Amino acid sequence: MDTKQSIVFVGAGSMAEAMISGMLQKELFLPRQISVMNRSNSDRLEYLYQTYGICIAKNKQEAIEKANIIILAMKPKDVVEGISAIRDFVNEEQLVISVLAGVSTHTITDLLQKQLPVVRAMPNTSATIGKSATALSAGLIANKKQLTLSKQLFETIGIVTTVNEEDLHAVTGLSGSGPAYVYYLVESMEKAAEEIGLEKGIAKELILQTIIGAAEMLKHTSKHPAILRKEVTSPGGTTEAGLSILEQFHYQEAMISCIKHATDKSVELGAALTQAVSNLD
Ligand SMILES: NC(=O)C1=CN([C@@H]2O[C@H](COP(=O)(O)OP(=O)(O)OC[C@H]3O[C@@H](n4cnc5c(N)ncnc54)[C@H](OP(=O)(O)O)[C@@H]3O)[C@@H](O)[C@H]2O)C=CC1
Ligand SMILES: O=C(O)[C@@H]1CCC=N1
Repeated sequence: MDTKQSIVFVGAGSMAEAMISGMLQKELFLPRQISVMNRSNSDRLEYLYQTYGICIAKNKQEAIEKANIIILAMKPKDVVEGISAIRDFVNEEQLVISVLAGVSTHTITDLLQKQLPVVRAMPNTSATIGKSATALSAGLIANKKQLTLSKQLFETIGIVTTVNEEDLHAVTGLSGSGPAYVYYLVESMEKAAEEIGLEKGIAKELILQTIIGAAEMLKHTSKHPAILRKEVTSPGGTTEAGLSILEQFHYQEAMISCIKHATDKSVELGAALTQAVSNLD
C-alpha cells in the first residue's frame, strides 16, 4: 500500500467506523491520512475525531479534491444527494470505493457524471477488529491496479475475495448482513440462559466461548458442519431433543428465507436507485 494515500469517507456511520478502526489498528494508515464527512451530524464527526484522531472534513471541496481514495459509505437512499454534493470536486485520477448495499458501479458512475474508476465492496462490521469478510468487484472503468489497491485496503480489515458484480447482492445477504444473524442467535441464547436460571455473567462467557469454539472448529477441521453437528448429537440425548425443536420451528428454512430476503432487498435497493437516476436524466 502506498503510504501517502489519503482517504475520505463520505458517510461516517457504523460501517465507516468499523473500517477506520480496523485500518488504524493495522497501522497501514495514519489518522491524518483519513478524513470523514457526513450530512449534518457534527457530534458523530467529533466522536470519530476524539476516538481515532482522524480528520473532520470541514471543507468538503478541499477534502474531496485532495483524497486519492473516496469511500462512499452513506445509506443507499442518500447516495443521490451525497454524490451530487461532491461530484464537482472529483477527478479521474481518484479511485471511488463504494460499500453501499445494492447500488451498482454503473449507477455510481452515472451519478458522478465523470469517468472515475469505481470498485464496489461488501465488507461487514467485523472490520472493527480486522475480521471482515469482504467481497469486491471492479466496475468497468477500474483497472487491475485499482482493484489490487482496493484489495490491499480491505485486507487491512479482514479477508477479501473478488466476485462478479451481480453476485454482490448474494454476498450482501450472506456475509454483509451475516454478523446480525449471529448476534441474533446470541441474543436468543442469552434469553434462554436467563429463563433456565443461569447467572448472566456465567451464561455470557459460556455462550461466547461456544460460538468461538464452533467457529474455530469449522475453520480448523475439514469436517462438514453436518458432521460436526452429528458429533455433538448423542442418540437419545439432549442435543437431539433441542434440535428437534429447531426443526419443528423450521430453523433451516427460516435461515434460508432470511438470506434470500436480504439478497432480494439488495437487488431492490439497487433497482430503486437505478430508476431514481434514470428519472433524473
Ligand atoms: N452497517 C453494516 O453492517 C454495513 C453497511 N454497509 C453499507 O454501508 C453504508 C452505510 O451503512 P451504515 O454505516 O450502517 O449507515 P449509518 O446510518 O450508520 O451511517 C450513514 C452515514 O451516512 C451519512 N450521510 C447521510 N447522507 C449523507 C450525505 N448526503 N453526504 C454524506 N454523508 C451522508 C450519515 O450522516 P448524517 O447522520 O449526518 O445524516 C451517516 O454518518 C450503507 O450503504 C450500507 O449498505 C455495507 C456493509 C455492512
Ligand atoms: O443492513 C444493511 O442494509 C447493510 C448492508 C449489509 C449490512 N448492513
